[in-house]
Order: sequence, then structure tokens, then C-alpha cells
Amino acid sequence: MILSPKKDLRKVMAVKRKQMFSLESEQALLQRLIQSLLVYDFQIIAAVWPLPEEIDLRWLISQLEEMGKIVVLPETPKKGFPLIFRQWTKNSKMLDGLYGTQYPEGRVMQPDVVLVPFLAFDRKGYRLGYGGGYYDRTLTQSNVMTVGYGFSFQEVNSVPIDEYDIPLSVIITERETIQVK
Ligand SMILES: Nc1nc2c(c(=O)[nH]1)N(C=O)[C@@H](CNc1ccc(C(=O)N[C@@H](CCC(=O)O)C(=O)O)cc1)CN2
Ligand SMILES: Nc1ncnc2c1ncn2[C@@H]1O[C@H](COP(=O)(O)OP(=O)(O)OP(=O)(O)O)[C@@H](O)[C@H]1O
Repeated sequence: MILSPKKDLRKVMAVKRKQMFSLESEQALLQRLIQSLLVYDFQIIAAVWPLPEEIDLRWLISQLEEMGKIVVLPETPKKGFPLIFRQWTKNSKMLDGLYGTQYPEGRVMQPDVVLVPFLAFDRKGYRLGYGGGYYDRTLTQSNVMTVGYGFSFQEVNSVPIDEYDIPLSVIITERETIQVK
């Protein structure tokens, strides 16, 4: 039975991520990510605290903070509202949010760049998330640069899209940096 193109692909890609996840690729990806972020010289960087089975950015988050960057992480509001980015420091208390997410107790800030997780991506810069619409709703509010990050095996020919989907600026995998625009 066909649920919907996005829901079907979500299921397939969640299984694929579980099967193909590798710590070596994760480490390679984190290295590429941190290098790119430092080259561009962003000051306020939005990352994410991992959910189970996701790429774990916590090493990168600590590194960036130690280097003097401001790291912010999303608080997930009720469906229909944009993400709220709050500053994280190594002493931050993490609070439980919706859908198993965690967010720091810090002050609210607007990032210069947003690291965006996905289940799948394509070369036009489109991504498939968990279906909350949170990133699209958040990113329509500003023209902030977006860096999608994930494994090369998460690439698909064409992500099913709707009119509200916003392409990422750049996608970084463990193998390459794809400049979308
Ligand atoms: N680590 C992390 N944090 C993140 C995201 C993310 O992808 N990863 N998000 C990225 O946007 C936002 C949270 N997005 C979410 C959106 C929907 C569901 C959700 O509806 N989960 C349901 C059903 C999933 C489904 O539709 O199949 C569930 O867990 O049962 C969870 C998180 C913000 N924080
Ligand atoms: N800019 C927007 N304004 C209003 N509703 C939106 C907007 N963007 C997305 N939505 C709504 O959010 C819902 C989920 O969108 P979609 O399936 O594309 O989520 P996603 O990008 O996979 O999730 P996420 O960004 O949370 O990882 C849709 O029902 C859609 O109507």
C-alpha cells in the first residue's frame, strides 16, 4: 500500500540508516563539517542534539564551543510553530522537549548558519526530515545559510517535495561537499 511518497521514503531511509550507519563515516563527516564551518567563519552556529540512530554532533558541538563559537540548539515547539534556538555551553542543563528531543536552558539567539539533519537528500538540495515541517517553517523566516549533513548513502535521485520545501544551501557528506547555490 502506498502511504504517501514522503512517508514511504521515510520508512525505507530509516531502515537504510540503521543498516549502513558506520562510526568511521560519522567521524569523517564530522571532520569535514567542522572544517567547512571554520572556513566560513560563522559565529553563531545552530546544531542539533541527537535523537537515537542519528548522526551524533556532540563532539562537534563541544569543539566549536571550546574554539569560542556560539552554539545554539533547537527547542521543538508544538507542531505548526518554528524552532527556537537556544545557546548551549558545556555547563548547560538539557531539558526534555517534544518527540524525545532535548534542548539547553540557554538564551534565545538567531544563528548565522543552521546545520540540518535529514533522512534523505538529493542534489538539488532537497531533504526529507521526520515530517514535523519544523525546518521549513523555521527557514522561511530568514535567509540564513543552511548546511545539510548526512551519509552519502542517504542520497536519492529526487526527494518528493511540496511547495513549502526549501532547498539547502550546501550538503556535506563523509565523501563530498555539494554546493547547491
Ligand atoms: N536531533 C534532532 N533534533 C531535531 C530534529 C531532528 O530531525 N533531529 N528536528 C527536525 O525537524 C526537529 C524535531 N522534529 C521532529 C519532527 C517530528 C517528529 C515526529 O513526529 N515523530 C513521530 C512520528 C514520526 C513520523 O511521522 O513517522 C515519532 O517519533 O513517533 C519528531 C521530531 C527539531 N529537533
Ligand atoms: N512553511 C510552512 N508553513 C506551514 N506549514 C508548513 C511549512 N512547511 C511545512 N509545513 C507543514 O509541515 C508538515 C510536514 O512537512 P514535511 O513532511 O516536509 O516535514 P519534514 O521537512 O520532513 O520535517 P522536519 O523539517 O521537521 O524534519 C506538512 O504537513 C506541512 O504542511
